[in-house]
Amino acid sequence: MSFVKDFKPEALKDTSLFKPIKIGNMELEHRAVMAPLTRLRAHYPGQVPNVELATEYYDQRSKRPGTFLISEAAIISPQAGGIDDAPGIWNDEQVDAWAKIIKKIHDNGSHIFIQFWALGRHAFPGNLKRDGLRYVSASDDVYIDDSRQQIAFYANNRQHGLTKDEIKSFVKDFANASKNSIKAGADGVEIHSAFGFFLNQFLDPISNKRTDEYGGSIENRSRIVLEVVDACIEAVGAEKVGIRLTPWARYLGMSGSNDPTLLATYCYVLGELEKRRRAGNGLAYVHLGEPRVTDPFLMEGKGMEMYGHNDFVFSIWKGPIIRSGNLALHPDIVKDLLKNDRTLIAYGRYWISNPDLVDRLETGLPFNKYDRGTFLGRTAKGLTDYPTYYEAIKKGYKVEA
Ligand SMILES: Cc1cc2nc3c(=O)[nH]c(=O)nc-3n(C[C@H](O)[C@H](O)[C@H](O)COP(=O)(O)O)c2cc1C
Repeated sequence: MSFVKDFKPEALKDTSLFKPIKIGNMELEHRAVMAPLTRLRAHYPGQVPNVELATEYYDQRSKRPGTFLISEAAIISPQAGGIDDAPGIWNDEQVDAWAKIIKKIHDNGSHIFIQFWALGRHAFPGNLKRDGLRYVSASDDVYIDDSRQQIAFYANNRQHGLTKDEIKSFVKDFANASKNSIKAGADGVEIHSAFGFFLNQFLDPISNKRTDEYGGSIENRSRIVLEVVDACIEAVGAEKVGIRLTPWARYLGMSGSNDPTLLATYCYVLGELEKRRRAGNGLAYVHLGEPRVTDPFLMEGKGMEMYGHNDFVFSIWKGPIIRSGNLALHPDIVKDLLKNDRTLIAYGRYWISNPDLVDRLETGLPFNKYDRGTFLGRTAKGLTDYPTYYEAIKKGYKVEA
């Protein structure tokens, strides 16, 4: 193995990346956040986190006290799932497993929010059918692509647009998952309304063809997202709730900048969040995926939205903001983003391969390369076996010429 080539690391210790900040109830020692990263190592059946592997993985990445981690996405209810190896957060067995993992993170003096996952039309229709569940989204029969349509037809589980009662039940599932997360000891929860998953499918007119109060106008497409926000706030308190938005992402068939209402839609959602903040219900943060990454499974720099920009968010939402997307190899851009003092930076892929990423960012050490093939593997390989910088040196890692 080797360090990343063609990258000159820069020590960021004297920048505001290492300036403490209070987020929700957490006192963070620095602003380098671990982005949510699905790793698919949970037990199936049961969708219980693999305590042994996950505890070691999060332990390694929370060793630096005062670090803020956002968990891999956790499924809020069986109906929200349809992917077998992702952990759930809807029952006591799952809560007990999360509690053990979270205890380790807290023992290290660090913090974690659990990210909430509902897959919608990115679920596997056959898995849902096997479990007696429907394949659901905002609308009937608006598939990600032809291949997913064929899979749904083959599984005899065509895409079903939720009824209003079913939407209410989903909103309750988010609230229940919030309570469970706090029961497990988490510092808070992050609502995943990003990257083409369930809530994003309602926000985007490409996947939301409804004609009732959950579709059509911007207010209607945003309704379920805000209902989920309010339900989570009511369940655990606003300071324990964050939300992730990726306005420009095209992953899983989203519109990205092809939607002429993109800015108007996200301005509306953020305006509603800001109204809640001013009324004393300010979320812990808004977490933005930058248009620097519109599809996280492409190589860095590929699929970048050249004209998009998230700076519009600052003039609407006045609380803390986390920004993420191809930033590890671009310290200059990080420094520029940090000029706004309510900004944190989330790192994804390089936190997979660098358990001590915070130390490396601080002192300007090179990064271990990552192995894409084990991002979603089923074993410890590619999860807990990446070395710290000093271990890497002992193993003979070199910067490739
Ligand atoms: C293997 C993998 C799993 C991911 N899982 C999630 C996830 O569960 N939830 C989420 O919001 N984003 C997820 N993402 C996106 C990352 O959080 C992040 O936004 C993306 O990797 C871009 O940041 P980076 O350039 O620092 O890696 C995932 C990305 C990768 C590569």
